[in-house]
Amino acid sequence: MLITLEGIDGSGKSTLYEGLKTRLADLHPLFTREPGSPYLGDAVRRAIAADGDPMVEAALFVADHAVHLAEVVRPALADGRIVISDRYSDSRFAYQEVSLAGVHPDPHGWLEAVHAGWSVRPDMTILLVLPVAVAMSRLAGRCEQEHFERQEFLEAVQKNYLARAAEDPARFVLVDADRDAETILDFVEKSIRAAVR
Ligand SMILES: Nc1ncnc2c1ncn2[C@@H]1O[C@H](COP(=O)(O)OP(=O)(O)O)[C@@H](O)[C@H]1O
Ligand SMILES: Cc1cn([C@H]2C[C@H](O)[C@@H](COP(=O)(O)OP(=O)(O)O)O2)c(=O)[nH]c1=O
Repeated sequence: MLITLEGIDGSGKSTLYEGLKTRLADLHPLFTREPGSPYLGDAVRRAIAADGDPMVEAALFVADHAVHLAEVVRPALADGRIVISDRYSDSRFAYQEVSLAGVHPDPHGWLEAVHAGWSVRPDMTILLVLPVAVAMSRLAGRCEQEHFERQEFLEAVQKNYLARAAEDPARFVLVDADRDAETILDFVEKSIRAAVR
């Protein structure tokens, strides 16, 4: 079973991801993330930090996904393991549809085409939703800010996430991320346990 965690920067994904490692230890899930695949992840992170050409960045996110699938996700699923990924393809549809607007003639069509027929669809996607202003205030304390972390950009990204969730309600679990971290962890742990039972 493939479970993905999604949400805008500052939504509390990393906090949730770390908390689930303890809460779900008895299920021995494989915890993984995008970007960050073996041998390509560092290049992708350098491209994000450089804030360069959006198409180069998008192609690197897709390449990172290909390596992630081939080297990490598919082997673990073949072994019958639960895979929990901090970000996955919905990040691409949510973020690159915004970053590629005006750069590529059809960002959505391109993203559909590069994933169709070979990518693995998540069984369940946990989407953390919160007011962008709250996410921004959480991020204000970070020393290194990524170029995606701007109010209007994240508003558009969250809109894309919500549109995807509305199109595929059976896969998405929407979580009110403007609550305390322990309450969120309790809710997500219960949702995952119910799904894997
Ligand atoms: N539920 C929460 N309530 C308040 N602050 C939170 C919550 N979850 C995370 N934070 C804090 O917000 C900041 C961003 O959280 P993080 O988990 O790194 O978000 P993300 O991985 O989605 O960018 C961190 O300083 C973290 O401690
Ligand atoms: C996986 C992925 C991430 N991103 C963005 C989201 C983040 O702003 C940035 C780096 O991801 P990451 O370091 O995982 O950020 P976070 O801690 O917020 O999860 O890359 C995309 O734009 N497209 C993608 O396909």
